[in-house]
Amino acid sequence: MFPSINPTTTKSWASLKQHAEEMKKQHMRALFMENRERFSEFSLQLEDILFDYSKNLITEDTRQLLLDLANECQVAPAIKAMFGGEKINATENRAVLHVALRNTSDKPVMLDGRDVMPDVKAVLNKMDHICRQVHSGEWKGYTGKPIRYIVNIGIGGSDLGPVMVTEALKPYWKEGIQPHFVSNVDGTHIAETLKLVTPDETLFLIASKTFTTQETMTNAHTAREWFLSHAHDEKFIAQHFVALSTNEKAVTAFGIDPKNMFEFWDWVGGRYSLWSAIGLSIALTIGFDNFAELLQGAHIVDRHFTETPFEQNIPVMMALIGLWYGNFFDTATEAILPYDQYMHRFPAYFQQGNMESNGKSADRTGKPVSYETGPIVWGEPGTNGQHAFYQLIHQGTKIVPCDFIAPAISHNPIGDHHVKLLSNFFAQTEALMNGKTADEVRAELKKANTPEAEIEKLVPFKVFTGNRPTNSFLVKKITPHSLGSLIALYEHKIFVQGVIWNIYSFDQWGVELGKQLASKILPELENNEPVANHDASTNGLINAWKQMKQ
Ligand SMILES: O=P(O)(O)OC[C@H]1O[C@@H](O)[C@@H](O)[C@@H](O)[C@@H]1O
Repeated sequence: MFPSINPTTTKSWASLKQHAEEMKKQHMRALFMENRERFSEFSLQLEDILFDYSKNLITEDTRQLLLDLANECQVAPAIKAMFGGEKINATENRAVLHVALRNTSDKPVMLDGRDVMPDVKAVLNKMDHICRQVHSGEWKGYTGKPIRYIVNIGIGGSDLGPVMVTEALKPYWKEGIQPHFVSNVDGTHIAETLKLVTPDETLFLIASKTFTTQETMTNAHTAREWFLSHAHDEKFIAQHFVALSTNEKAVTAFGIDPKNMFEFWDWVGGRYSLWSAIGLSIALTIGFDNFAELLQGAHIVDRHFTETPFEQNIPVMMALIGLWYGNFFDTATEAILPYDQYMHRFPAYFQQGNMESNGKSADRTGKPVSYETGPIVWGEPGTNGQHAFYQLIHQGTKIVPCDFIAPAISHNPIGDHHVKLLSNFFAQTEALMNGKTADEVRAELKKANTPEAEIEKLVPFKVFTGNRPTNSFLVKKITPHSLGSLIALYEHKIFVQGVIWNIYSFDQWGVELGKQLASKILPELENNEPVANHDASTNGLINAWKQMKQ
């Protein structure tokens, strides 16, 4: 196991702190003017993905110090430990091997002295097989019709990845297949979905690593009852329900034949599981061959991540840039802004990826950390975000480091839509970096014939300080392959940051307390007796609800 190191005790941390004070006096505008080579010096390319991180408040010295920090914090041995199947998820005593799920090389991946690849390949073959059966119409519903609707029932990691990827890859949808996703325990979600499908043409995928999650089990039982109210015979369940899980016992108890179970393993974290059997809704929607391309794109990044020196390693640089602001400039959030409508769930996906992985305050020795850890991650697709929250990003008091992502080629080349979209993509990062000085505002107002007396009044409101950091990802086209790569880049960014922050990125104890309390409160809601055993607010709310619902 790689050692536990408090990052603030390293030499580079102290130097970075000092260096940050110097950098706070700098402006990126000047850095660009001083160094004509800045773009080529601070950008990296991997296949069809160009990563430009030159519009950050960094110099070569900053980069060097950040790389020193990665080295002092033992990032290289940590990468080895993850890929080597060590139990780096120590609080759950589990390995972290989602990279094995997309290991398209012929190299083994060892866990406890055993190669996991034969098991991985067996499940992939089974997924391939059901995809071919469904797409050819050989898999039939109980009235003999082929499957037209896929309903994935899952939540968190068993939902967000499949939703994000199927949406991002809509141009690759198989003709005649319509996917739906049900996650929320709010009855509205399943009710509205069931209105859109027919029982004899629907395949329900019950996606749950544990197969005990309240929301998923409740929705799964409702779907089962709805199905039986039409099919009238339990023997038809086998044609309409499959399970994606690690828990064979619970799957069997639910009434799903284990032969209809697509297995994965405890070494796959929920939020890293779209590459596993949890990806079956993706494979059924875009076809298995495209799913395999998604895996391949991710595998390319895994190789890049493990084989490239840190200064040219995209996920490592992404991690260090993020950490630079979070730890040395006190920024609390990061925005992910895809200029691609199909990628509209990408920010939500990495909101979970980041916040569930690195939203931790105990270090790996169990002590409270004395420094900031994972950022708040949020975002919306451009250009919608521009007309909503970019005001704050441009002129607010908070610095929000942003990732801009855009495809060079659109799947929908209609008229001049794409050049208009891209003109915004390029303009925003330029504006955020350069800003607009008071003199520029004055000159502009003068040109617009604004009366002299008005000009000085308006100047303070129209000034943009600029110097606001962005990364740009320009991707040739959003394909299964390039999307797989993009996702893996962000995954490894999270990993590197977790290592430097010396936290456990692969557990999620923080989601447990609410679940525990909800199961205690649930029976209290099943009668009309007032409650008195909680704090005054919780008692008051529950009792008010009991009155209101009458
Ligand atoms: O896949 P299952 O076991 O239903 O879990 C679904 C989700 O539950 C949440 O509480 C989180 O822990 C997520 O990471 C997880 O993906």
